Amino acid sequence: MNDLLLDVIDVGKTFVRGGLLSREKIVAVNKVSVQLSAGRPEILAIIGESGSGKTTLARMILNMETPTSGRLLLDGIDLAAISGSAGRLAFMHKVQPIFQNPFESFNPLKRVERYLLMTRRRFAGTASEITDVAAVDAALHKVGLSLKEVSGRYPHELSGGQLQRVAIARALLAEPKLVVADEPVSMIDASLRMSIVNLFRTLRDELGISIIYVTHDLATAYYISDRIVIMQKGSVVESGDARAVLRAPRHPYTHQLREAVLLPEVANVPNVTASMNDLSPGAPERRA
Ligand SMILES: Nc1ncnc2c1ncn2[C@@H]1O[C@H](COP(=O)(O)OP(=O)(O)OP(=O)(O)O)[C@@H](O)[C@H]1O
Repeated sequence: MNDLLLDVIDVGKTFVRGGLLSREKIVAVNKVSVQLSAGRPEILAIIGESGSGKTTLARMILNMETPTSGRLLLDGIDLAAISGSAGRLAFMHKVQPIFQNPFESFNPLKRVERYLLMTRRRFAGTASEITDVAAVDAALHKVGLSLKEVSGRYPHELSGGQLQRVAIARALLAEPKLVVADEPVSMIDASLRMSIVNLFRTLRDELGISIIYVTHDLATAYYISDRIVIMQKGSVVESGDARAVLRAPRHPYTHQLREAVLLPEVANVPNVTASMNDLSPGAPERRA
């Protein structure tokens, strides 16, 4: 039994752009280390401005990008050692992604319930139509939807918020230990954002799933996260308990981000402004 669900050790990623005469090296991620405990599900936010390396780090955790240096271990297994379709499937059982644009995550020509049924069968094998349908319906209920509501509909026939919920339901069908959500609410109508981020808390508390929440939105990160990692120019400049870091930021960049939360674009997100303004120890509580 491993004590760590995820162990990101001194990971770096350098991209090379351009041709022979105009070769440019871009250090997207520079010696980043992050750990998630196996026994204690939590929401870890990775925060930083555009280009700070958040997505590249998330993609390495999802094994979609190979690091240039360092190692990533999931449940003690080195991601670099994963090979073959069985190995990849076993990995995807444990880690599931949620992307920014739910409309890009689904085949527009496939009805949503077909997609979910295929996902269920991929991870659980085919049981019976009744069992598979019940599993899909159960996953949809966990995200506040039902099979009846989405049945017969194509992705474009659902709202962005609904489809992002379906994307989360699809991730749940794998029964993952970790969900990596990269800007999951930035393309969702502002009025629906909190209901989606609140869902992450439910997944943590009721299903024991850890969440890596990648965002440039400090307000929602503050609201739902247990820990935060602040990235700037590929490096981690500050990390720790979300409330402790935001109550007393040590790095000037964290100060700067914190000030930015008071901008009007954040002020109209329900509950978030209140939670940001109320930095008293009781608000908002981590667990129900
Ligand atoms: N495939 C790639 N090839 C070349 N450069 C890349 C590639 N992917 C990312 N980069 C560069 O790496 C740096 C970090 O990008 P990354 O997308 O990880 O940042 P980010 O913090 O997620 O930004 P955003 O919030 O805008 O998504 C940027 O300078 C980006 O241009």
